[in-house]
Amino acid sequence: MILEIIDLKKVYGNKTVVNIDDLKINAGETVGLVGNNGAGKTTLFRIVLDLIRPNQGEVRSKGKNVAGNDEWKTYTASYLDEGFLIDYLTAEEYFIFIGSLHHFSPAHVMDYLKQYEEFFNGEVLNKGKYIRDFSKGNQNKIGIAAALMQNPELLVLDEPFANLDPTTQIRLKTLIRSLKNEHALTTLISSHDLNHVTDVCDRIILLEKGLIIKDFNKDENTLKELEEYFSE
Ligand SMILES: Nc1ncnc2c1ncn2[C@@H]1O[C@H](COP(=O)(O)OP(=O)(O)OP(=O)(O)O)[C@@H](O)[C@H]1O
Repeated sequence: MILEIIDLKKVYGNKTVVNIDDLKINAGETVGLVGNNGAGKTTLFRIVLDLIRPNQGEVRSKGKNVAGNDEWKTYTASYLDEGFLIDYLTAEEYFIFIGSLHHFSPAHVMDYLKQYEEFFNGEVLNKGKYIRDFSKGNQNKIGIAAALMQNPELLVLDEPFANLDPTTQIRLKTLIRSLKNEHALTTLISSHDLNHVTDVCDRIILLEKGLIIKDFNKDENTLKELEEYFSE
């Protein structure tokens, strides 16, 4: 088990937006978090990454509370939104900066990025362009690639398929699958795209008003069940 969420509550005003008694994520799982707008997905991810603190309970990563402990940062990478990027850097400068946090040399980073040529589809590297000037989709590609570059054991992605073109959506699924198979990567993905999330994940958690309504392993009926749930 890599993550354990215990008795977790996050309250804004008089609204409880995350309310999870007990959730365990095993190493190597690809877990999809689905739920309508405002269900609490992003808030949960932000608590998992200690970007916001819960009112009650805790998230344990490899048995240790993420709040007030830095160990999880050595094996966790994430891309939630453009706030994770640095607008005034070029894509290369950003990758080199993130790499430097992990003691990768600029040459190592540039070499590493070669494998993402297909993922970037010729639109990211050698453009001499600042991150702020990239399209939202290309910014997402930069953020996701920078997260993967850190060789994480745990990857957290908020709506990774949004804003990506269909070709890149498919490439991202292939990447996630191969990292799971080759490196036992654990991935948490929130998504409104039921097709992609059921395709790439082996476990689906359905969140509504901060509560886990369903938590199930994917089988051939999952997509249909989710579509039925959301069409009610
Ligand atoms: N800083 C905040 N202050 C007050 N309310 C907040 C704050 N952040 C989130 N909320 C509220 O918490 C609830 C959960 O929001 P959250 O962004 O986690 O949902 P979500 O499932 O990620 O939604 P979406 O699918 O739209 O991204 C919403 O009702 C939102 O308005």
